[in-house]
Amino acid sequence: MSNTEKTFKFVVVGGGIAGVTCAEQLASQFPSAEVALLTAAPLIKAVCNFKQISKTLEEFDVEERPSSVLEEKYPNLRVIQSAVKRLHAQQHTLQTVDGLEIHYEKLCICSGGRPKLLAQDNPYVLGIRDTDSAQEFQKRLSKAKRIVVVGNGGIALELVYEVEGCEVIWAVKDKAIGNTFFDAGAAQFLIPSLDKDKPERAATCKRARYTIEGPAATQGLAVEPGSALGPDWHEGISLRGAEEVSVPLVSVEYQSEVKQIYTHQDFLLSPLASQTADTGSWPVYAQLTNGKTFGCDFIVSATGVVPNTEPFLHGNNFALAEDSGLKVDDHMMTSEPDIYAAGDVCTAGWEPSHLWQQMRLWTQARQMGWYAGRCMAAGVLSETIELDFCFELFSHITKFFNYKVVLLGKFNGQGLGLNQELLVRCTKGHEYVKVVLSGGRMLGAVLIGETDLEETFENLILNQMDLTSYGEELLNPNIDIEDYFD
Ligand SMILES: Cc1cc2nc3c(=O)[nH]c(=O)nc-3n(C[C@H](O)[C@H](O)[C@H](O)COP(=O)(O)OP(=O)(O)OC[C@H]3O[C@@H](n4cnc5c(N)ncnc54)[C@H](O)[C@@H]3O)c2cc1C
Ligand SMILES: NC(=O)C1=CN([C@@H]2O[C@H](COP(=O)(O)OP(=O)(O)OC[C@H]3O[C@@H](n4cnc5c(N)ncnc54)[C@H](OP(=O)(O)O)[C@@H]3O)[C@@H](O)[C@H]2O)C=CC1
Repeated sequence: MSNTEKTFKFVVVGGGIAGVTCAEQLASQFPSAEVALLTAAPLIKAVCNFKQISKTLEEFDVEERPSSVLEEKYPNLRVIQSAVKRLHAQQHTLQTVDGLEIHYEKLCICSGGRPKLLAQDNPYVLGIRDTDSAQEFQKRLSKAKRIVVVGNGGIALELVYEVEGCEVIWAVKDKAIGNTFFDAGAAQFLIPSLDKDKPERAATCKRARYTIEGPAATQGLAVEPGSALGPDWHEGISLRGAEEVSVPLVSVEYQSEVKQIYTHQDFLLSPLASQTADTGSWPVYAQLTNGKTFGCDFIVSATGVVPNTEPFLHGNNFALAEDSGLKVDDHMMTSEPDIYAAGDVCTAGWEPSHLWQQMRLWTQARQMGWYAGRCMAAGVLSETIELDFCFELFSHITKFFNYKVVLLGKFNGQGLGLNQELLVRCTKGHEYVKVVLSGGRMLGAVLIGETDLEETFENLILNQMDLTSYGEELLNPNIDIEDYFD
């Protein structure tokens, strides 16, 4: 075998949370087998300070680390920093941009996702995904007086709250903010936070970060994405614009999408220039579907992610889901032999539990990577393995507008149609609690603030107890619900 050819029992593609977790799982379960982790980015992402908060809720920090840290921990794990150029599934080989040919027995693809941008090659439209794109955003923001943020999910929610010293026009296509995470009631609870002064934030980043020499582009990685940012990505970096004001200046444009984007010159030549009241002089203009047009320094497209399957998987016969993710079965297997997938790149193709849905989140990337590793091991050992318990109940813990947010099960009544009853308890500025019931059983919950209800509600959802007789007492703040159901 030549120098450029290598063989490994297990190969994992992707140095994000899914790939690193999968590779660690395999390397520890098979200490004498050669495991390779192939990644386009110079740094890998690793889970640390893992805490199992309840049966399904988990919390952890994520560190960017040099690959040597992984290799020191697992002597049988090789991290190869080279982007995969081509996969030949039938031959069980991968080719990298550096001319390496890698043979595998079992492969797991964890190549993540990339921002689904409003306009692909427009220099005034930015997406945020990895360290490079976050730094570019920060640099551009520092000179900006007004930005337009488009999208109504996780990134938009974080940005409009965190950005200071810059006017933000937030275009959301729905009637309320945060449609991917909560309903209009929760949105109403959160929206006053946009006008408040924020609590002092930590001056430094609490997680260790490593830097590389020069931007990725200079290392021949211009087209390959780094790993996705995650919780607290904005801590320790200044998200401040060019204005002196410290009060946030956020205007929400509801039920509006971007109809067209104009450069300064195109805008001046268009009829819009004479129709728009305060045109100013901006490098770019966003015309919204609600009839308004805003000039700004740049536009942030926080409009979701697309699974990263292009172009290296071309020429194979992967079954793709509607969202173009690699379709995986309940053993995280794709439709190609001996190839598994995990994290943002894949789409769950199994019949899910009625309390779980896929969302492209950090926790699910870790859980899928870990479970994929176990499935690959079971495949090699000809053992049977059952779908892991973490896929029984959707659970997510995060922070929006400085409030703790816990989402459980069908938290937005997903798929329940009219067959649902909602109970809500809300104390302005303090907490918002919503439970979703169907046929007297709890199917989901949104908990905002320090409610301390997550464990009890998780149990009630998991055990599907008939709660009809409790009625609205379920949310009575004077009843200690934990004792009630002990
Ligand atoms: C700004 C931001 C904030 C977020 N905040 C949260 C949050 O608060 N909570 C939460 O749960 N989730 C959050 N997420 C989502 C979460 O970060 C992702 O769901 C998760 O990190 C996905 O992990 P992954 O391993 O599947 O993919 P990624 O982290 O995208 O990793 C993919 C890896 O594959 C590599 N790769 C790609 N193509 C190739 C190739 N051809 N060859 C070799 N390697 C390749 C990349 O270099 C990278 O290392 C956030 C995402 C963003 C962008
Ligand atoms: N704290 C957390 O848990 C965080 C999680 N994340 C995760 O990171 C990933 C990327 O975040 P993000 O980009 O915010 O993605 P999300 O999927 O969270 O949100 C995308 C938003 O953009 C909307 N949208 C899609 N296309 C358009 C369009 N053409 N015009 C206007 N709006 C549009 C979507 O609406 P619709 O849903 O109706 O299509 C949705 O509201 C996600 O997987 C997210 O879950 C990110 C930040 C924080």
